[in-house]
Amino acid sequence: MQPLVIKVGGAFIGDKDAARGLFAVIQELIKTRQLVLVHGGGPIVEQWMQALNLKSTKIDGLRVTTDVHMPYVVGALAGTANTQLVAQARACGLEPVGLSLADAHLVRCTQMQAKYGAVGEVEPADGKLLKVLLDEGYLPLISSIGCSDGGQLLNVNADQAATAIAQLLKGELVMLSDVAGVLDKQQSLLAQLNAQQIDALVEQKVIRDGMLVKVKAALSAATSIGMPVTIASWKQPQSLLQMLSGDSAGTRICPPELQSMDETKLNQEHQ
Ligand SMILES: Nc1ncnc2c1ncn2[C@@H]1O[C@H](COP(=O)(O)OP(=O)(O)O)[C@@H](O)[C@H]1O
Ligand SMILES: CC(=O)N[C@@H](CCC(=O)OP(=O)(O)O)C(=O)O
Repeated sequence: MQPLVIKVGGAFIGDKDAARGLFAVIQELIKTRQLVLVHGGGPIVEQWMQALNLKSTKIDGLRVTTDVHMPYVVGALAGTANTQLVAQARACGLEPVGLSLADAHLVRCTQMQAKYGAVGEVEPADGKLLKVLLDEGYLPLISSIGCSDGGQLLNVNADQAATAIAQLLKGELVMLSDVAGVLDKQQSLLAQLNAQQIDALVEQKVIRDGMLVKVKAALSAATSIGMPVTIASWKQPQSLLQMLSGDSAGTRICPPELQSMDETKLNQEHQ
């Protein structure tokens, strides 16, 4: 079975109960499946910025990261968030290994347009280290700090980081956020979306901010791996088990070849 890549973000980092709930589910899953966790931590970065009296802005859901901000972003994500998750996973009996995108040339990271500052985009590169760790039963926990071939540290959006890691492992990707999935104009959960539906919702500004980046990253992963990507909530970690045993949960972002799936059936399952 292909490895499972789970991405967690937002307020999950720092919420001890949420971490305990998810790691308990991961303990079950890891008995039969190799698993990698990629994490964000936007709210921790925000907290650090406020404490330091620094102003942080976003363009299209991506944090503009100046040279002054970068050391704190690295400290918050690759330092505090990553190590906190390692500690919580250990306390739940797992064997975590904390990594960043900069380790072992997992990804190729290049700086995006100058208007974003030290922000990187990534593509999969070398999966050797992850394979070694997974074969030995470790749980890799990866933060979204990368570095360019020239050695410059870059801040990568964690949804894009998770996409590159899923592509690297040809793994199944599940993105867990603080919402049940992608919501429509009436705030109802959408069970399944294809590229055309996503374009329409983006055009209507129903999908925006962080969800815009997430849905685009999910579609890119679904398209290149050839399998749906699920966006769901980390607040109900048990739904992960249901989802992986075939029940529907959250929003499935479908690759082009699966766009003809019976959407009516899926939508009915959600009612
Ligand atoms: N159509 C939408 N459906 C759900 N959430 C949306 C939508 N459009 C924008 N959002 C916002 O996107 C957020 C999720 O993105 P983000 O904060 O980046 O999540 P994470 O930190 O988990 O990666 C939601 O909490 C919500 O505020
Ligand atoms: C470039 C960029 O936007 N980087 C993100 C990285 C963390 C992240 O993506 O965290 P969430 O998953 O919690 O949103 C940031 O600085 O917030």
